Amino acid sequence: MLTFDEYQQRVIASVGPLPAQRRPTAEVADLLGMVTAESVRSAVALPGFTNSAMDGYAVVAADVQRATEESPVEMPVAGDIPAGDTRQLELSAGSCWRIMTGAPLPTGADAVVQVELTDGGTERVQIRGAVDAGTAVRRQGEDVQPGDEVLAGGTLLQPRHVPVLLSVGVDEIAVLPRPRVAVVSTGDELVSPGEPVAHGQVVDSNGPMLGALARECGFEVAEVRRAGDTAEAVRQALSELAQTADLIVTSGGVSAGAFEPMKLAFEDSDHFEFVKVAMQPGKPQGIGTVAGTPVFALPGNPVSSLVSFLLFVAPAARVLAGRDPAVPTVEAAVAERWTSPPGRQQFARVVFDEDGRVVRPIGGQGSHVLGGLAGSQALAIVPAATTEVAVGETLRVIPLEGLA
Ligand SMILES: Nc1nc2c(c(=O)[nH]1)N[C@H]1C(S)=C(S)[C@@H](COP(=O)(O)OP(=O)(O)OC[C@H]3O[C@@H](n4cnc5c(N)ncnc54)[C@H](O)[C@@H]3O)O[C@H]1N2
Ligand code: MOO
Repeated sequence: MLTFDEYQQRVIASVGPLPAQRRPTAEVADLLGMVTAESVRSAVALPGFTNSAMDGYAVVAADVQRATEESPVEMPVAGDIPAGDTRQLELSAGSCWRIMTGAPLPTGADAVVQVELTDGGTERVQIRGAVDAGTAVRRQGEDVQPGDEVLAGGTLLQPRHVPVLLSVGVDEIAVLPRPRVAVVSTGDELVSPGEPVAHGQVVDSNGPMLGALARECGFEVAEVRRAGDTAEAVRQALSELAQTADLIVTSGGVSAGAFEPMKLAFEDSDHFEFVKVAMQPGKPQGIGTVAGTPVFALPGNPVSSLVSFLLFVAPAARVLAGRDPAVPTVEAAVAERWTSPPGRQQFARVVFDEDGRVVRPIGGQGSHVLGGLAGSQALAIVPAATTEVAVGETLRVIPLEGLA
């Protein structure tokens, strides 16, 4: 029996990052959640041209230096410069241009008087306050210079990176792609969702659940399918999926029964191992490769599948994506006593109290219990040596909401 930590380390060490891809920067909004493979340097200056920070009048500061409320300086207005004006304009001494926020400053102007300090005139304007050179002017390049690094390699792309990436004149960026995850359910008792369920049969809920988890965690779902309950059918399905997927997850068929298709298909393979991990749920686990593609064979009980995905598959897929494999946890105090199986690290389904820092168990902790799974908000981590979780104790918990 492996400890949970030993197996999780083994899983994480078994995979490496996917090859980087060059993607058009224009599509950056579709690349969120991916990691940059190299740094991004600006090809341009930002701002790209010197422009106004205010709606007002572009002036030479020296021309308005004596302007006050009581004794305004009056000058002719040469015209309007709206944002987006592409003309190359000049300012003649003793005059001004009416200018809008973001519009290019005319050559010769060195300040903008905001409209509130004027009478708002369009032919002639009265300036009622002095400004220093540089007032309300955004200088070309004051933010970013050509060649400046705007994003380090290894950055997880977030909405705040979008404006800089779209503005720095770079056509393509190198990112690690989202891993394509294929999901396979094994078991002759399964019927597809929506089909009639006869005595002895259950709906294949693991397949859609694992697909949903993959999506929620920021991966791409290559395919969700069922394979028959024979070793041959499972081998065939995995060989096909290995052509297109970066990672394959199966559920079911890994324990000690007489018809365990995953075990029958791969237990003699040099590229596979089936292990028992001292955890509950999730004891039987399989790990290996098919045609070089990593395969995670999860136990079939729905709760075991979910927990195994979060603790093993998601960290491995994050490694493929160049992301941090660590499973995020928070601390919580225990509000109600419960028991934990001896010698197995328990991942107990719990709910938070109102203040969000105290947890209590929800329902039975059996690996088949779906009602409690739906109502749970987190998995509380109970160390293998603990058999009784006491009120007031502090545990680490894995929140089940906001997994991405
Ligand atoms: N003699 C032993 N029996 C079992 C052991 C053991 O050590 N010795 N381990 C138990 C533990 S712990 C677990 S977990 C399960 C794992 O079983 P398998 O991975 O082989 O899964 P199956 O037998 O195929 O199914 C288990 C259970 O889950 C249901 N299931 C399976 N697939 C789906 C699906 N896609 N959607 C919904 N439900 C699914 C299946 O009907 C079974 O009820 O083994 C214990 N047994
Ligand atoms: O290892 Mo199983 O997941 O306890 O039911």
